[in-house]
Amino acid sequence: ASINGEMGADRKPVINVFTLCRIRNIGIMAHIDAGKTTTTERMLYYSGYIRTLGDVDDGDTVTDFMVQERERGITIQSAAVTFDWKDYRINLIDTPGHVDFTVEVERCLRVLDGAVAVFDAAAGVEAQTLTVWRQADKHQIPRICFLNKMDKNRASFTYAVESIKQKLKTKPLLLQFPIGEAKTFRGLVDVVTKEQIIWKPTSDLDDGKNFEQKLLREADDSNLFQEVQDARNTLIEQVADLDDEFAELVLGEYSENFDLIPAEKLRSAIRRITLARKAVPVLCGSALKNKGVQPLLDAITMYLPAPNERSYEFLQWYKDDLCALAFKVLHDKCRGPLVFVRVYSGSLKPQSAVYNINKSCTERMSRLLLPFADQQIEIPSLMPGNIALTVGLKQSATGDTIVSSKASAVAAARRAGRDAGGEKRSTSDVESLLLAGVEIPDPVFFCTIEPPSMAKQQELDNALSCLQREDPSLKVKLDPDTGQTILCGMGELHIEIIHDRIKREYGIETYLGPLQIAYRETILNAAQSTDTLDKTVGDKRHFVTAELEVRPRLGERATTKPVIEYAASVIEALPQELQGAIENGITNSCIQGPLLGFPVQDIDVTVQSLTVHPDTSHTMISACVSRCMQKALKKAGIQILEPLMNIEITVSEDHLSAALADLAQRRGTIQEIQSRQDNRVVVAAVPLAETMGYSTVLRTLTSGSATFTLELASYQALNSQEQSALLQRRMGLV
Ligand SMILES: Nc1nc2c(ncn2[C@@H]2O[C@H](COP(=O)(O)OP(=O)(O)OP(=O)(O)O)[C@@H](O)[C@H]2O)c(=O)[nH]1
Repeated sequence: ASINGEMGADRKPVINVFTLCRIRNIGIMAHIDAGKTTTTERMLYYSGYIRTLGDVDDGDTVTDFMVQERERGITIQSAAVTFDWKDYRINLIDTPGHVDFTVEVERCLRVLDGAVAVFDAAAGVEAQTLTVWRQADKHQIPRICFLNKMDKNRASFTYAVESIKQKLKTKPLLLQFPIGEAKTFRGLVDVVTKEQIIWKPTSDLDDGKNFEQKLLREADDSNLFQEVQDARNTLIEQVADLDDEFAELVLGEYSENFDLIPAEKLRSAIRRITLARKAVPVLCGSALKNKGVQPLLDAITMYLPAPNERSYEFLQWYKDDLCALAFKVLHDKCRGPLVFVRVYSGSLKPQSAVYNINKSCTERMSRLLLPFADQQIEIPSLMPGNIALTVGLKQSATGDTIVSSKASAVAAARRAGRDAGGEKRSTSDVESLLLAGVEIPDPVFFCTIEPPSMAKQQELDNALSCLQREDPSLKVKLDPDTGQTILCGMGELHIEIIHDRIKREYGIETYLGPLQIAYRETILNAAQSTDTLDKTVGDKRHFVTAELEVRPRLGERATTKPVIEYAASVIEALPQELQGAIENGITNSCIQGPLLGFPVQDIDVTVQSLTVHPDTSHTMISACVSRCMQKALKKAGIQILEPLMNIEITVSEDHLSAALADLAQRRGTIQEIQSRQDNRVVVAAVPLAETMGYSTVLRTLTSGSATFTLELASYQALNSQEQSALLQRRMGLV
């Protein structure tokens, strides 16, 4: 896929330096097919960065870089694009729409300051939006909603707003309402200014650039006038309820006549409420029919935050030093890897060295480029709050944190460690405080991958390492017994896409083994163990004795990171530098559980005693602790856990019973069946093992009318029959 090209004729990119308050780093979140790509295209068109309107249905849009995305018609990989709108710089970070890629969504959310949620006005809130919405809640991202597809047959503003209230459990602030619906949709009413906006094609070219915006008067349309009057009063009451400063105005100066409240005052209050995430502004339109996108752009600049209005906890450790996040890697045939970065503090300059904390390496960056629609423009520096593409970074992967030097990372770590207030923090805790990226959950599926011939192995390894840099949720391992390469991913589609990309982008036809489930292991009881390592290498005697206790941890979120504690007698005598070696040993033994080699989750470990001879190397300490852990885990009794998925199936009434019967056979438990217009929505939990090939089965059962989304919910224990059947299968006995 080429990302070079000519700039739209009407506008040359200007490398203006924008003050922080005029920058908006925005993402668009949406369910598949809600119109994210179309809306993005229209934004680029109206701001002059592309000359013609691309059409997703013809597969010629700018943001869907990859050939394969075009073929599938879904946006899998995210890309960022920069454009200016009325003296504001907007960096649009495209978030992926498919559930298999929620990690990627989370990573993108990390670089956003605000988001636009795009909905299909006929469908309301769909499963994926709900998932992304919750992730945005977690990252405290202010949002506005855009009800797209108002031109569609069954589009309903009221239904969509109700669905936002019910499903997202949020307060919608209706800043607009549509004039006409479905076929008759022709414009909007701006509730804040009481203006009507009507799109009028002036020539054959109905590109939506021409619209008439005028104050509504009673004489023009008394019904519409009354409607906006009521809507504005409701809005004012809502805003006054949520914002004290505005409430004072309403109760004081303007208590007699709400009509006199200046639009600016109302807007400022809406902005404060949006930033505080007390409510969400709602707008509407039809991207495809070129209506409503310009007011949406205005709303982005008016209501979503600038970078300096957001707080990022890791920033306090860096002061004014550089802290940046690599949030996307693309491989360009000529220029090598292009890494998208966002700068949080300090500045980034071309021709300079930077330090990657995740990879513990220093790298040299050659150039810095701004990613305007289809052209990149070289820039001399990148200031906080901005995003850009870097050329020359060879090690950095998506999700890595970049700082100016190792010394700066050490200084930040010292500040973070010191601030713990005397309490001893583990080295990994301090490290994670410094990172701007997000943790990536372990993959749920894996399979072997083989090149067509041994001669191609090297090429395949290379392709896989490039793909891993772009997508850290893809993991590649070597099977220690067979020497085969193992591909681990987040879902069936994820693995399928990687397979496809290796063929298309790297020209290697590979063979995948059967897809297998990544189970987890945990312990049933508490257990203790001791171990001693006594080895003389050369003239040095390495001597360690360790005593550990492992216990099952209950009631918390599943994590493969053991919680490590030290007995008081150990912590008093323990030199700080040995702590890393001990924790390495413990963590390593949890990567491969004793029963089937799956990661061990939810355990607490206490280091009860430790004796170390002064000459002992850190490697020997780790090795001894690790061996001791394995013994303790075996003693504690192992339970296998399987991934349990949340599934949401949208199906028509006449196919509901077929879908439910099938789900019951898959060990599914139904939680709720909701109605959504003519459809029923089945909310259920189902073990991952039962979802293989589900999309094909569901399609057949429902004549292609049903859709579903899957999301990892938790890990649940296999019963003893299932566990022994699995053990036998894995040992090749059946
Ligand atoms: N009627 C109508 N159709 C629209 C509108 N906006 C987009 N579409 C259509 O909806 C389909 C999906 O649009 P996209 O823009 O690709 O949606 P998306 O959210 O980017 O989809 P993914 O990339 O799959 O996540 C396409 O067929 C569009 O033509 C709209 O305002 N009205």
